[in-house]
Amino acid sequence: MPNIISPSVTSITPSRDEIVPSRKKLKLPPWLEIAKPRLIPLLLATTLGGMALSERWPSYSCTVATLIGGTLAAAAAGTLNCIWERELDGRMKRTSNRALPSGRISTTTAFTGAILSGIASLIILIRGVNYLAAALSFLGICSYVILYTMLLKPRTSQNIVIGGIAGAIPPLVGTAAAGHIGMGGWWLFSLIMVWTPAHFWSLGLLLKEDYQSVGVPMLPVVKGTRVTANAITRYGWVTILISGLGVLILPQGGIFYGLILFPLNGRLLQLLYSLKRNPNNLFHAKSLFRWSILYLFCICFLLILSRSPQAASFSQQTLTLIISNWSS
Ligand SMILES: CC(C)=CCC/C(C)=C/CC/C(C)=C/COP(=O)(O)OP(=O)(O)O
Repeated sequence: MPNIISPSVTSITPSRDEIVPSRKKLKLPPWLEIAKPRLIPLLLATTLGGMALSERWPSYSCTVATLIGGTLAAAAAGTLNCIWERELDGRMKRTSNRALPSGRISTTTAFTGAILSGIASLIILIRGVNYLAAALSFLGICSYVILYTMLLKPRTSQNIVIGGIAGAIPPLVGTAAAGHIGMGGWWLFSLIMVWTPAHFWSLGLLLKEDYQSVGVPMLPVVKGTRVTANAITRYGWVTILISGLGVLILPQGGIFYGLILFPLNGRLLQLLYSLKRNPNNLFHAKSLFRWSILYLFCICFLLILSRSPQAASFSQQTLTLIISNWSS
């Protein structure tokens, strides 16, 4: 088994199980596996992050309907992606054991499941939330399946830059659930748009040989590891800058958010520069990939915490202190 823990190892392609070891332990049933359930918690966290940015948190029933509808929409999108890529997945080391290429589920069953969960998500979002949230969710499915999977992924090394729209839509669904999208929703959308290439290309560095073997033009395959590490650093910087704007965007608790954001961005910066200095080091790519996931979860959690009366009063008191020190 290749050792990707050692910083000295530079060019062996690890399997997905070695990148995300928890995958080894849990064998999912095929109908669930093709829905890509491991993507869903982060999509739901960003949906809740979007809600936290609205003026008023939606009602309990609306929140639950948004999360259920969002889960079903993401499952439909993930399944359609697996169906479209079943032949490609069968040729890649990391994905050859997926349910469709290994024959554990038929394409017809998978397609029926995708259509049913897509329709169920639309009904739940229309009835339990609103038309805007349903339309955005449908747009999310289309942008993942048609824009990213069918059009961009096989054609351009910038596939994830534009295709990242799919992953950035859930916070818009979250704010839409509260009535309208607003500045907060667009801010979190932009943050995820710039976070996605840095996150995804660090995974791309780990899977370079696998993508290369089937001709998928991911950035590390087309431009090499150094150009990719530099691009990751640039997108990482923009992520840090945009994340900082949250201090001004949050309806309350902005200073509290800004303070906790410091160590999150500090660690991100440290990992970005470790990779930039040594772009062939899989250990650094893996650390950045993992941190980027935790980073986005933490930001969404922080957005929710910042709505609390405690965070609001902390921010208010700190602001008063800063202003009084400044003016004296
Ligand atoms: C609102 C809504 C339903 C939004 C859709 C959200 C969604 C499923 C986003 C996926 C983001 C993404 C680009 C994943 C990589 O797919 P990949 O095909 O490159 O991954 P793989 O190589 O592991 O198959």
